[in-house]
Amino acid sequence: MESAANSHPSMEPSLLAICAMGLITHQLFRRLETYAISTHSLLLVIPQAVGFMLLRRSMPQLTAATVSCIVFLLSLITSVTIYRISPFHPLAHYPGPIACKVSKFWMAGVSLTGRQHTYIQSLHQRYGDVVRIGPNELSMRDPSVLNPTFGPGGLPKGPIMVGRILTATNLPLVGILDPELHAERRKPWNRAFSAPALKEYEPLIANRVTQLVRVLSDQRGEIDVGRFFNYFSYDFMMDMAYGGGSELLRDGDTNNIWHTMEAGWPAATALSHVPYLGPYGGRVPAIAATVDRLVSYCRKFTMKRIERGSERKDIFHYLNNEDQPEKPSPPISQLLDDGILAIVAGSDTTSSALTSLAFCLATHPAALHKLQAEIDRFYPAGEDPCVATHYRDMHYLTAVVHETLRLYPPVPSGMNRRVPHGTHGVMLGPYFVPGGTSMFLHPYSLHRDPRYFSPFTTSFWPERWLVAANRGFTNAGSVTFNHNDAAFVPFSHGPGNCVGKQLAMQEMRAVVCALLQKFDLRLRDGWDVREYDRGFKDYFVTTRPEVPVTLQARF
Ligand code: HEM
Repeated sequence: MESAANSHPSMEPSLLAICAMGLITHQLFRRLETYAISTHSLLLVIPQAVGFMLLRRSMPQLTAATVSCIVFLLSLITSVTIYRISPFHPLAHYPGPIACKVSKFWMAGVSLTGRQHTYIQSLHQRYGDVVRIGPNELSMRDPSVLNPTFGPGGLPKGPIMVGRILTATNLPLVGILDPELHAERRKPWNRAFSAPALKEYEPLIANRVTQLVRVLSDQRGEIDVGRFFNYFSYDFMMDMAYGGGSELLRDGDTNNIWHTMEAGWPAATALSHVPYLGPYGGRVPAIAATVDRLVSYCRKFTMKRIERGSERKDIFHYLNNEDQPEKPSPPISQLLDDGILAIVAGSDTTSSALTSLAFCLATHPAALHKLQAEIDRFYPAGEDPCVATHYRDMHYLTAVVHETLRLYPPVPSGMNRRVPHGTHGVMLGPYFVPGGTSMFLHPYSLHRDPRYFSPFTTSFWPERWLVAANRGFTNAGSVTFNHNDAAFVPFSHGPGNCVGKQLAMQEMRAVVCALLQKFDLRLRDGWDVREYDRGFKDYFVTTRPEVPVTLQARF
């Protein structure tokens, strides 16, 4: 009988096939920026050749090509897995669950549930301030890394937006990885959110806030107040980005545009964990459909806005260099990307914060009445609550907004940064982080850490902000008071932070003053308040559950 070894061709051609596969995989993963696997694929030739011979002997019915493929893939997966959990991996000394160390697909799966924020918080509670949440990714819960990571001269942005936006080219501002390009693209945004520009937006804010209060006055019985905040913030951002064009507050969401925006969140969030798949995800019709719809919707408004020119100063005025006529307009693709960014970054975040704020106040009547007393003092009935003159003196109002953002940050898991590939690594505070590592400073975990905010860490207690600023007294007795502003990062930090922070603050203050000047909030009797935390889901920005309230006119 012929032996299996004799009945098959010599191993050289297969060795060649394995080498070729190694090279192809090497190139493919380099393209996908998964450098560890890319190097790996070249190191496996010898064990693969041995595996090839063994499998070929034990399963002679398989063709050499099939055996080569099986052996190559199995050895690649096995060796990558072993390397990632081995003490030789550069992040080996950082703890974390094995599933996270092995593959980012684990976090992608977790993110689909919307519980990413509580999952990472639980990892920090179990493993400490630095946790390995991916093969080459860390989550941190230590404010000492804030400046070295996010501050001037810190790290460039990480790749999550490539996965989220389904493209590695034409990234909008928020996703630009190259710090110099980012700084250049940020210039018109900085002009759009300068103090004089913000002053000019006041009538636009007042217009929509007045409409919101009027629409709410027309409602009878119980309402889901978050839905009205969604409509308000979307209409307002359309005013800001394109000089108008949306009337959700007036007509409702007849075009399903809000739904379109949110429908894509889970897939986008999962892909943000495997960003190298984002550009391919963009070719899957079911995944790309929502992005395509949003893009074609916004393209229409971009073109109209360009034709119409500047009727009044809005964000587009600056993004299109209309304030610097000597400069050429940017390409339309850039205006389109930045316009979509303004709508998406500016509407859902603010609406999330306002909904959480309504929930917190409706469940804490004492805080609600204290805030109303302050509003009545600065804006008694008949005074226009949208004139921003007094906002900065309204310390309780600021405390309420901050406390809401602390407990319910609209971007609960924050944005990532990455130590550039090919560098040795950097010290972030006391931690050495090797080149190629992506990292998050996790707002949800920081905000709910008693070392930084206590007492009443997980409760709504706006007074903590007054105590911290020496504007209030704590009656917490012998309990230690902890407060660390560096651990409060709802808008992120540094040159890549939220450029719309001041606008968002102004918008929220105007809504709260106008709403509470006019109405009392009453939560539905017997509504289980735990519903809010259960339904507060982290898809980068959050989705929120219904908050059923009745508004009672105060006069
Ligand atoms: C409560 C409301 C808001 C919150 C909590 C929030 C939060 C954030 C966060 C966490 C980032 C990521 C920053 C980073 O990469 O480190 C961001 C970026 C950004 N936000 Fe906001 N945001 C809010 C409202 C707004 C508004 C009203 C606008 C107006 C258009 C806006 C525009 C942007 C833009 C353009 C970026 C990208 C900035 C850059 O990469 O340079 N945001 N925001």
